[in-house]
Amino acid sequence: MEDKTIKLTEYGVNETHKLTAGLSLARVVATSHQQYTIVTDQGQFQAQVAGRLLNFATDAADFPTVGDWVQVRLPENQTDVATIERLNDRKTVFLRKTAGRRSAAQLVAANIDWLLLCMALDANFNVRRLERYLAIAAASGAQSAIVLTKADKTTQLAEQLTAVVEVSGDAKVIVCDATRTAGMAELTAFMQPALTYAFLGSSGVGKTTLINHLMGTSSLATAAVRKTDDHGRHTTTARQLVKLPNGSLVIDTPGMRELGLLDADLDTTFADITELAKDCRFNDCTHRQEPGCAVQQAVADGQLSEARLASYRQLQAEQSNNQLRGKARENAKIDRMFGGKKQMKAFMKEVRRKRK
Ligand SMILES: Nc1nc2c(ncn2[C@@H]2O[C@H](COP(=O)(O)OP(=O)(O)OP(=O)(O)O)[C@@H](O)[C@H]2O)c(=O)[nH]1
Ligand SMILES: [Zn+2]
Repeated sequence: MEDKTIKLTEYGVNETHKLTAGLSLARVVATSHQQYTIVTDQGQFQAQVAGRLLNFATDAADFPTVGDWVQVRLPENQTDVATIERLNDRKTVFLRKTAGRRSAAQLVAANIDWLLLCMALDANFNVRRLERYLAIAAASGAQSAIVLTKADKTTQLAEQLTAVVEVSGDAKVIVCDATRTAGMAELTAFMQPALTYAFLGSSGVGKTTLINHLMGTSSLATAAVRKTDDHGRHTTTARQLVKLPNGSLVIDTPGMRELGLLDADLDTTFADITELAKDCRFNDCTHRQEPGCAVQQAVADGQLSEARLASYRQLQAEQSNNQLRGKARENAKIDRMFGGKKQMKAFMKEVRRKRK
């Protein structure tokens, strides 16, 4: 396999991607029911995943998603379907738990540089939800910034900003008001060409409105966003990556009604609690009734809010629940592919022996 730098620069920063001879590099810009739209140096194509890849796919994460870099076999005619032969390594991946009680993973997008965590400054404002978003974002590998929307709807901006800064660590906080042109300046200035951004946030916080503003005069493309962004009863699974006039790439994620927690980085997001816990008498302190609990002491001293601790516990419980189920899933996958752990080990040993 030769490494080659490909100039798909408009669809991502100029990186080195793996490319096998005979195949072309492409970026997945839309998916819908295992149909893909890809962009290559030869233009845009519809694509399908090669059967060979499908045979090995057992998990949602084994399939391409929006933002993925893939290696494709291009057809002679652009109207024919291309074949996705390989899925390149992901720099970042954003998963969410599928709705409901099962802890199955749904792949939202890959290779996102920035997650823009959106929260409205109206009745939607909820610092506990922001903690959840920050914890999930921290585990994705992408950087995150906080976008506070509907600034025109609040009279308590200063207090809200104080509350946000208390939980946001060093994440950048951007305030937007889509009712005024000037209200978009901060976000516009923040977004850079060839970097990939994904807006996350509950339904109605104004994500589509922000994207429409950023699209500016490109009303055609905006219309395309709206069409797949089905606000009606039929929830569509279509996602797409759109290019803004300034060259930034934006992943639109419709249907994010609830952000289920699958993987979270609580140590980073709750660094204050992690730090306090070092002084607990017991290493495995649950910070409930244990004697010598430094976290409870901080709550008693008014140093840490009870609500933040409750939020931390809630996310921790969700995460350990999912990790247990994740292990069971991993074992099931090993069973399917090798017939069991023992067989897998024997197989790996054989592979290593052959390589020598
Ligand atoms: N007052 C005010 N209203 C806004 C602002 N931004 C968006 N809205 C309104 O809020 C409503 C929801 O906005 P959308 O952009 O559709 O929200 P969304 O986050 O894309 O929602 P989903 O697509 O369901 O996830 C619309 O009626 C917008 O006009 C703002 O800055 N100020
Ligand atoms: Zn403790």
